Amino acid sequence: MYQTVLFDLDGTLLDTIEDLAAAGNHVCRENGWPVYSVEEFRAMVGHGIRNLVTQFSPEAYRDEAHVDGTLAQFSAYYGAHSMDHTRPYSGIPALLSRLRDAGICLAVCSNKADDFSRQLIEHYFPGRFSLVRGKLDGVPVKPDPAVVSAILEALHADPTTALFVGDSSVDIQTGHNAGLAACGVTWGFRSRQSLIDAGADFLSDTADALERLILGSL
Ligand SMILES: O=C(O)COP(=O)(O)O
Repeated sequence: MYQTVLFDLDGTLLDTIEDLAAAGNHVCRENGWPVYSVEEFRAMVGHGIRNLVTQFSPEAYRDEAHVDGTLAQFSAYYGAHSMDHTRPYSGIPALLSRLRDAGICLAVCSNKADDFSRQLIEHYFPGRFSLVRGKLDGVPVKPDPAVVSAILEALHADPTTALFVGDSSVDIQTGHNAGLAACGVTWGFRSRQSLIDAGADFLSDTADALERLILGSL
C-alpha cells in the first residue's frame, strides 16, 4: 500500500499550458520578439520558469541580467492570469478526494515557482494536500531529489511506501533519484514513449487507473 503520494503539478494535476503560453507570448510581444505556438511551449515546460523564460528568449537575451528582467515580466503577467484557462485534468479532483478519504497522505512537488504552485493548488484543490512545495530560491530543481527528501521528512513519511506521480521523464528521474517508485501519467505534456524510456515503474492512462494502482495494493 502506498501511504504517501507526491504529485507533479503542470501536466499532471493541472493543464496549465494555455496560461503559460499566453504569459510567454505576452512577454515576447512586449519585447518585440517572435512568439511561439502552444505546442512549442509544451516542449519547453518542465525545468522551472527560469528555464522556460530562457528558452523563449532570443539568443542575445539569455544572459543572467536579461533573464532576471524577463522572468519578472513573465511572473507579473502569469501571476494575474494563471487561472484564466487552467483546469484540472479529468477525474483528478475526485481521485484526490478518494485518496484522502482512504487515509493516504498527498503532496505536490513542482518545478513551478513555490508561490504560483501554492496559489493554484489552493484554488483548484483546497484542503486536499498536506504539503505543497514548488521551486524555492537556493533549492535545486527536479530531478535533484533534495526537494523530495525535504517533503518526505516534513511529512514524516517512509520512502518505501511513497510513490512519485508525474507526466515527464524529469518526474520519473526525480522519483528514482529519491529512491521512490515512479508512475508516469500519459495525459500530460509528454509522450508515453518518453515515460517508458525514462524507466517509469508504472504508467497510468486515466485517473481511475491511477487510483487502482495507488489503492490496489491495500
Ligand atoms: O514550471 C515548470 O517547469 C514545470 O513544473 P512541474 O514540475 O509542475 O511540471
